[in-house]
Amino acid sequence: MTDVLVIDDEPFIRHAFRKAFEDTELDVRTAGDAAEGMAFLARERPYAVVLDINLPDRSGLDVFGDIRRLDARIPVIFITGHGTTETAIEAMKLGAFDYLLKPLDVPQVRELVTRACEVGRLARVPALTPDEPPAPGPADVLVGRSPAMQEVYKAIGRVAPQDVTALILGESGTGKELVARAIYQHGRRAAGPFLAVNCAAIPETLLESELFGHEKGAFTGADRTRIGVFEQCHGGTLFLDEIGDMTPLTQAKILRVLQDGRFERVGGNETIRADVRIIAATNRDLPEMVAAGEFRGDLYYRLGVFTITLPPLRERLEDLPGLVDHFLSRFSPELGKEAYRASPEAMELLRGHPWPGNLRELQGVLKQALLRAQGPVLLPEFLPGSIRGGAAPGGGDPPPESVDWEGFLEERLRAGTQDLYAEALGLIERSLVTRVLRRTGGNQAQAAKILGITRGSLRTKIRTLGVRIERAVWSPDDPSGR
Ligand SMILES: Nc1ncnc2c1ncn2[C@@H]1O[C@H](COP(=O)(O)OP(=O)(O)OP(=O)(O)O)[C@@H](O)[C@H]1O
Repeated sequence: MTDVLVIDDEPFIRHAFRKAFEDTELDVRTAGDAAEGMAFLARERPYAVVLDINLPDRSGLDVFGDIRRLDARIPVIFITGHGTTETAIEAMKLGAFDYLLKPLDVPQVRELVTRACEVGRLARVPALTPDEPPAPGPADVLVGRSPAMQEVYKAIGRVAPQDVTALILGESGTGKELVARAIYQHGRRAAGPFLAVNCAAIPETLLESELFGHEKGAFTGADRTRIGVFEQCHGGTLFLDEIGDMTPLTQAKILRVLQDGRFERVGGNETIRADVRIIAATNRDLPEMVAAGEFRGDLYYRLGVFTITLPPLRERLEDLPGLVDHFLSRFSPELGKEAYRASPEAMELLRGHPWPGNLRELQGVLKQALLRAQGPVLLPEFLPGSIRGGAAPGGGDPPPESVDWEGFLEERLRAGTQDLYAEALGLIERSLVTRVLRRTGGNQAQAAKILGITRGSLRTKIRTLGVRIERAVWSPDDPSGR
């Protein structure tokens, strides 16, 4: 009896699987394409299948459909090369057991496959009680491959097709709205409307009317009947952001809609039915608010049937390079800049920042940096002062008269540097090149001669060290010496 079938066109991957289990009890067989894999499955039913999402002859997702039809009890683990969140979410929505990202991590492979085999095996053993007879925009991609984000994708894939309420928790700027949209797009109501209301951004007095609408004359200024988002969104998905900021009255009305899909417009008697899926989000501590009597417990439990918690950026720093690349390539054309990438030094500084504003703060920082940037590389000096700290190497401000070595050392150690020698040399170089250029009034040929380097080399240094040569006008007695 085969325990696991691996369907992948890369011989190297097939070999890696066989090797990973050669000293175990598990019997691993392999197939190089969909046809071979399906032929095998027609003969034998392994406990689990590992399936490459990109097969040469057919899409892995289609093959998954066939396996499901053949025997829905077989857990299927996808292998995805590029780790796109789309395929991962799609696979989980379709009911995949899990997915593995290339390059494969052998201990993870062993753990996951063993677990899938166990689940597949148990599914074959009938569980009987004694009295029974015998028997898952292009611009708005969710970026991040960290384990914490993979859990988020899986959760999206699980909750999306179920048409239940979802609650998304996470600090400000962690991507709650983006996740809400992903749930919507992968849900049964994807063809229906999606509306988002930020409960904290609308004055308390207007929120109820925004959500439920009002009748003409309901309050001063209500000169005509207006439908609210619940009515607008009939058959669709409503994202209620910052639900922790709703008044008790609005909370009660939301609870009623959740319970029986009914509400009245403000100032109206007619009961209106709305078939709306609610996805709620907050950055506040709802259990604490419930305990303090500020948020209805019954509403909290109703909303929190399925909760997704988004990690703050500082807890998934391994995603930072991917996020920086993603945002730079998104913002560069918007800001009329060429394609940018961050230098290792700039990335180091970004890593050292605590990111209280999470991804939204990162976006702001990168936009500011791009506005200052020159050349194709984002250097530390283009980053705002809040990121560079006091003594970041190559800071864009004029170099201090004497380098604050203690401060520099402290900051770099705090940032966990492993490249201090190069960073210190960079600091010296920048200070020296700037001063010599000042002496020559910006004349690069003269400066190169004094420094004993070629003009090309000086130009490279000017660019990489972020030295700016501005044609300033000053008088000889100007104390700044510029
Ligand atoms: N994983 C991600 N990959 C790429 N971009 C992301 C990701 N998460 C969030 N973003 C982007 O970061 C910005 C902030 O995200 P979003 O508005 O979803 O956060 P939020 O948690 O809803 O914030 P708030 O609590 O302040 O309303 C958006 O521009 C969003 O597109």
